Amino acid sequence: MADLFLNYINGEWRESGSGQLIDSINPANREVIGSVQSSTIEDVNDAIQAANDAKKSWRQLGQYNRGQILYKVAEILEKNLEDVAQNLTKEMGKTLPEAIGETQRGISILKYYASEGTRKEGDVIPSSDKDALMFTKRVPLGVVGIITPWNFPVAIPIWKIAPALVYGNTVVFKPASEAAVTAAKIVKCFDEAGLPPGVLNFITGSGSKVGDALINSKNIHGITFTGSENTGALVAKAASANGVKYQLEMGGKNPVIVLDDANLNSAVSAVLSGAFKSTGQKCTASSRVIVQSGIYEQFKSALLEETSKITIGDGLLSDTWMGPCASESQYNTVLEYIQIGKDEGANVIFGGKPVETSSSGFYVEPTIFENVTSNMRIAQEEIFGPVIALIKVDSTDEAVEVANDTRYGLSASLFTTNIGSALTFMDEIEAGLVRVNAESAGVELQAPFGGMKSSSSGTREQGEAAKEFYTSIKTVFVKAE
Ligand SMILES: NC(=O)C1=CN([C@@H]2O[C@H](COP(=O)(O)OP(=O)(O)OC[C@H]3O[C@@H](n4cnc5c(N)ncnc54)[C@H](OP(=O)(O)O)[C@@H]3O)[C@@H](O)[C@H]2O)C=CC1
Ligand SMILES: O=C(O)CCC(=O)C(=O)O
Repeated sequence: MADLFLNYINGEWRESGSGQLIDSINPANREVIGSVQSSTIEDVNDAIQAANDAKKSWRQLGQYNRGQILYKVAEILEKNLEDVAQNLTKEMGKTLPEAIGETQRGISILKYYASEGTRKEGDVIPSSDKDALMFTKRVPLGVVGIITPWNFPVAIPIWKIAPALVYGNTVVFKPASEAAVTAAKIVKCFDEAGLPPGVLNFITGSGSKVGDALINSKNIHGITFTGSENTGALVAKAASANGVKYQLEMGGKNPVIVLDDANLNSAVSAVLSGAFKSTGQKCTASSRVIVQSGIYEQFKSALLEETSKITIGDGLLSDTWMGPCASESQYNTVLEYIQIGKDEGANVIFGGKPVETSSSGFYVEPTIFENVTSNMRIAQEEIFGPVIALIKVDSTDEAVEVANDTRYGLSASLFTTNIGSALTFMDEIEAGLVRVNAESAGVELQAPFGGMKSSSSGTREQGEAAKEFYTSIKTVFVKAE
């Protein structure tokens, strides 16, 4: 029988009142890898209540002591690295080396925010009154709701939970149902580290019920979300209505520009990795490859050759380079977009079909379209799969114009050996992550992460930027009588 995972409320592992479970499926073979609670609105309210009850003593514990607990969580996750990473691959499909890398990143994020415990909580500012002391003090928001997607089931929950906690908030965490077992294993590490009851609460269940109850609660003080634009809009609406601070990270349609003077090998390997690693299921994945006409044919044939070497299969097998789509619904979405691209008149020059295999996994071939124009849906909508749209342009200016011709603005790359072109790109591109001679995916935990336009609420996560979301500022003025 598959392992059973419970909610974690007020420091206790609890069954949901619903008595119902949700199975988590391995996308490589459709086997059930574990079951989680299908929670009720009462469960959500219990979790929010527990977080509210715990928030005063957690704040009063102090930033230094909160940081020390995060160091313990990092140690425990390090001990469980192999199990968490294996589970991640089984639950979401990315290859084991990618899952190990993501888990290691989770450990580094925990250590980064643990060390925030020893950093400043405010600034002293000179007052116009020489006898007064004026300073700012950062204080927690209170209870933060955290809703995460399935594509980075270790890193994203940790990059939201760790800063929330170190800056003194308590948390109600609702993971994506498709990655809820991995999420439960992460929460266990926090539990084992001795987090006081109610500081971190974990509830599983559908977005439309559990997620909806969380975002519409009047008893939370912040909500952070990563996922689709549609759900992001619901989060923004509910949070605005209730006066709750919110943060959204959503989709991307990330361009890679390859200019005539680019280093061809670097550009090809970056596109391969940016577009097809994690089966294209990253919000920072490269999905539009905009190539200048002078290098187009050479680039195309090198890309086709490298793509033909990709091995597809179960992410646990050592010779697999690309795993399955994370779920049946994601698999269907990718195949639908491939059909849309064909109907729009783009040409499939590689892949374009489900992979014939003996397993019942959700495998799609890496797919490359050419003759794509910027107005096509495959050049405008986030596919979240291993699909590249090749677009030919004549000049740097045209390349940047096409790159910006989208409502998204998360990440963008340029390949060139001309510093002038690089400088123009840095100025003109509308993206939160601007990458020169590097793939579009690749986020560093100590730097701000987030997008422009419809990719985000304009807020930033990670690095020092996290502090801006998870705290409020008190400006204190003190004068002796
Ligand atoms: N920016 C990114 O990193 C991501 C982008 N996406 C994009 O979104 C598309 C759809 O993916 P999908 O997983 O359906 O994304 P969703 O936005 O539906 O899911 C993200 C999270 O939101 C929850 N959720 C869903 N509906 C609600 C709701 N009404 N109220 C509150 N929370 C809710 C989900 O729960 P549950 O899992 O239970 O439904 C999950 O935890 C992808 O194809 C991709 O284009 C998806 C994931 C990550
Ligand atoms: O590229 C990364 O490392 C992170 C991407 C991400 O945040 C996402 O896909 O949701």
